[in-house]
Order: sequence, then C-alpha cells, then structure tokens
Amino acid sequence: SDLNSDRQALLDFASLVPHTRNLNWTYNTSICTSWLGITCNDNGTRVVSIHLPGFGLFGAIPFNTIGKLDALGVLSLRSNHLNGNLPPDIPSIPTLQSIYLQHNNFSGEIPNFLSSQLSVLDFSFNSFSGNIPTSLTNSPRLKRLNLSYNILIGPIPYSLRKFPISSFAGNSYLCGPPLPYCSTITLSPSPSPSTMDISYPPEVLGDQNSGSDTELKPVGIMSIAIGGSSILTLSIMVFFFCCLKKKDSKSSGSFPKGKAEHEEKNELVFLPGRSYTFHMDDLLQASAEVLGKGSYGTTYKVWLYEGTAVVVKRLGEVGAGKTEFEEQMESIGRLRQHPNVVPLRAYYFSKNEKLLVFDYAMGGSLSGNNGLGRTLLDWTSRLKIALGTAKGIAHIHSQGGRNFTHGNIKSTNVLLSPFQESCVSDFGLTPLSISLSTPRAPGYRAPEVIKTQKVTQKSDVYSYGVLLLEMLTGRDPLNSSGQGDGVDLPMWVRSVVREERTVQVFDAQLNGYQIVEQEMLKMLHVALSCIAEAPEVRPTMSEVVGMIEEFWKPEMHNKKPSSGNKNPSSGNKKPPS
Ligand SMILES: Nc1ncnc2c1ncn2[C@@H]1O[C@H](COP(=O)(O)OP(=O)(O)OP(=O)(O)O)[C@@H](O)[C@H]1O
Repeated sequence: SDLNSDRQALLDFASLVPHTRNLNWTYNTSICTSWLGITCNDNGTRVVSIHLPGFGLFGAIPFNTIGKLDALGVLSLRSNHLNGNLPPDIPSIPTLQSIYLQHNNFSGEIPNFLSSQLSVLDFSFNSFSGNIPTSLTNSPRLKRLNLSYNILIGPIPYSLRKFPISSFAGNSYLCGPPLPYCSTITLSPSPSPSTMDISYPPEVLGDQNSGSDTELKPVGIMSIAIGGSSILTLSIMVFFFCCLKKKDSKSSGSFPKGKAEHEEKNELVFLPGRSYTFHMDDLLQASAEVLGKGSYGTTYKVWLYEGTAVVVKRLGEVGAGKTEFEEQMESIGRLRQHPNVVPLRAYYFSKNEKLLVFDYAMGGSLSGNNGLGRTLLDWTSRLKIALGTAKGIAHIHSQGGRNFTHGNIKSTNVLLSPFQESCVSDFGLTPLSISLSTPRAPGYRAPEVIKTQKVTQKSDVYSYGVLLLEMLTGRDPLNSSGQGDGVDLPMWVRSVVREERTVQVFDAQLNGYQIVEQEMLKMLHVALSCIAEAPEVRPTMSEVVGMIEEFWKPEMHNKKPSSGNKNPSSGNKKPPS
C-alpha cells in the first residue's frame, strides 16, 4: 500500500457516503496538505488519521474502503448520522489507536477488536446492543473507553472495571462494577438517553451532571478526595465546531465564518517557555469531559493525543478587550514556573470565545468536588497542602508585582498532585473584569472586598486564612459554619475561640492526636492573623510561609509521623489557648 492506494480508498469512501458538508477531496489536490480532515505521516507517504466530525455523513460506513487504510492511527467520524452495523474490518486495522464514533446511529453488536494498538475507543451515544465483546478486554493499551448511552447488556468484563462509571452510564441493562452488581435488576445510574440530547449546550450538560449525581457534589473538606474519576464523559466538539473557526488553508473553504471572525487570527497563543505543541485543531478534535462550572465559566478536561490531558476553561463574558486581555495573559505568562502554581499554557481570544488552557492536575481539587473517589486527608497532608498553597500564592505575589493578585483563592482552586503536593490555579483573572455568572466565592472574600469590589494581595491573605480555617474545621466556608445557621466561618471560629472552646473548632476527624493538637493550634493562630479585619494588620504571604515553617517542615515530618501517634487521652483535653 502507498499514498495512491490511500487516496483511492478515501475517494471511494467519499463517493459512497452522502455528506451535507463539502469535502474538498479531489484527485488533483495534495491529499496530505489540502484534503479536509486528513493527516499524513511526517514524510507524507501514508494517511494516518481521518477526522470528519460533524460533516453530516449519512448511511453506513463502506468498510471495504476505510479498511484498506492500513497505516491509519486515528479514525474520528463522530457526531454524524452514520448507521448500520460495524463489520470487523475497521477494528482489525493493525495500526488503529483511536476510534471515535460517538454520537451516530450505529446499531448491532460491537465487533471483536483485533488491533493490539487500540488505546481510545469512544462509541458513546449510539444504539449498540448485546454484550461488551471480550476482545476489548485483550487490548493492553486501552486507556480510554466510552460505551455510555447505548443499549448494551450483561456484566462488564472484569478487566474493564478499571474504567469509570461514565464509560458505561446510560446502558440500562449493563451491570457489575463499576456499576451496581448484577444480582439485582439495575436501573441506569445516570439520566436516560432521552434527557441527554446532543443539542444541549455543554453548560446544560454540565449542570445536569452535577445536579443529577449527588455523589459528585462538593461536600467540603471533610471529604477531601483522591482517587478515580466518575464524571460523565462528554464530547464538547460539537460546541467547539459551532463556536470556533479554523484558520489554516485546509479548512478555510469549508467552515462557515462570520464576518468579524474572519478577520481574527484564531489560533491558540502559547505562553513563552512552555513546552506543549498542540494546536487549536487538536483541541477541536479531542474529546472532553465537563469538570465543573465556576464563576468564570465552564471548565473541561480535554484529551489530546497520546493520552495527554489539559484543562480548558471557557470563560463566560469578559469585560476586557483584546489588548487588555492579552496584556493580562502576558503578565500571567511572565511568572516563573513554580511547583505550587498551575501554569497557564495557552489562551485563545476571539470575539465570541475566550479559552484558557492549563495543565491537568491529577489529584483533583482540595474540595473534592471533581468526582474523584474520596478519602479523608490526615493532618499531615493538610499541613503539606497549606504550606504548598502559601508558597504558591507568595510566589504569585512576589513575581507578579505589587498589584498582581490571585483574586480567587478557595478550595476548588487548590489542586493536588497524586502525592498531595498542592498547586494554586485560576489566578490573575480578576482584572479582566469578567462579569460573573455566579458571585465569586463569597465565603472567602475579605470584608473590604465586599465593600469595594477590589482585590489586593492582602485580600488574598484573608482568603487564604479562610482556606486554612476550612482545613482546620472541616467546614465549608461557602456554606457558613456548616451548621446551616447562616454564620460565616471566620466569625464562627472567632466566637468559639473567644469563649475558650478552641478545641471545638477543629475537625472532629483529626481529634485525639497530641502532637497534631499543638500543630493545629499554631495553624489556627496563623489563620486568625490572616483573617484580621484590617488589611494592614494581616501578614504578607511570604510571612505566612515563614510562620508555618517555624513549626513545621515536610522533611521534619518524614522522620516524625505526627498524625500516627494517637494519644487517646488528649482528645477531650482543653488545649492551652
Ligand atoms: N487544572 C485543573 N486540573 C484539574 N482539575 C481542575 C483544574 N482546573 C479546575 N479544575 C476543577 O474543575 C472544576 C471546575 O473548575 P472551575 O475553575 O470552573 O470552577 P471553580 O473552581 O469552582 O470556580 P471558579 O471559576 O471561581 O474558579 C473544579 O472542581 C476544579 O477543581
């Protein structure tokens, strides 16, 4: 086989599959540089990927055409109107790594997959029926699997149990871990397909997701989390295709462009010194899941090729114009990298769309509202996170200049590595004067910010103090004292301390460890100084780092497991105040 046979196979494919969008595939043009949706290998000798999402393709796939592309690595025909059964040809292409057929009308059983290279398979939102083929369990490289919203039945094969619920959701008769056990008749754990229509904008899906799955809701620090994801996997590509335009010659003829958009240079802007090499096209072609909706907009985890995930934050309304926006991005980009700060990798600005691209933090957020399995964080982990977070904010303050603030410190913006190294994210966005869809983190806001709406480095210190209180008390600052009594967390803590009931402040889960109690008291002291009413009395963030390091350093702790030595008699003892 060679490029000529690839060309012929594709021309046959195009002639056999009706399509509503124009394919510019003609015999005389260069297949590797000008054919829409086609990518060749580096030396231009073979076709290695086909991406035709949302091209209005109809009918069955003529497998005798695509099956001839024996160097094909990626096949994406998602979000079309394709139907019929899948015969075994496609899966047996030896080089096939990723196959995206989600959001079509395929039916019948999923054929046996023979490609040992297979790493991504997305067949969600079709009408596949029958059992999950056992051959899938023999795909050693399979990293992502999405079979959700089909009509599959029976137990989930053992080796596929490692995939999250979202891989299987919406198949009423599938059962076994990670879904409920098969011995009982199970109902679909997520909304039925009829309530999940492709025409919903991603935000609606995101809301539905968080609203329908109570397990995924934020529940505060008492259930701080690490573990595996169970968020409903969604494709945001339809949305991206609607809203974003490609700029290269390959696509310019085919993607309808608005007048204003036409004049804009719609490409991702990478911040200097960062090492990613992806393009807008890669984001367009990747699939994604909604991580959540925050005050700035909706956040997605987007899977690039080779298993790399990035986080794309789609900003809602931005008050700042393009120049102002770019200047702020440059200020953010100028910050030196720091182990406790999530780097902004790239941004995208057009009239209708503003996107920020960050690294993906594997451990989820401190608040645990990202759908990961939850484990209680012990005191040592909380100390480590508190110190790391303080260092991250101190770095932002010292590098960004006097007026540079984080502006949105709260537990969902403290992200964790699998080893509970903490990283602060979402900083430096307040100057964009983004009109907020929801009020930004009310429980963390310094009193002067509530009055003036202006954030400062000292108001960051206040928010950090509230975050410390959250870690000490296990209570959610956004939900007052956690008692439903409408008292805000700093006020509640101050009143308990005043009444000399200090020990009652602390998270009951941590009680009973003597060394811990001493450290907790010291930390409480730091927190109280951060939440001083008058901004000028509060310490700076680098002072906060010093205050914590005075009594605790991670290296020190490695030798002395403070949370391991439980002293049962100390639990009810009144500590010195
Ligand atoms: N880089 C990242 N890696 C992993 N998870 C992330 C990342 N960025 C955000 N998240 C998670 O995605 C979810 C949504 O984030 P988002 O920032 O949109 O909302 P938020 O933090 O609740 O509010 P805000 O917009 O005010 O920051 C949160 O649970 C957050 O912890």
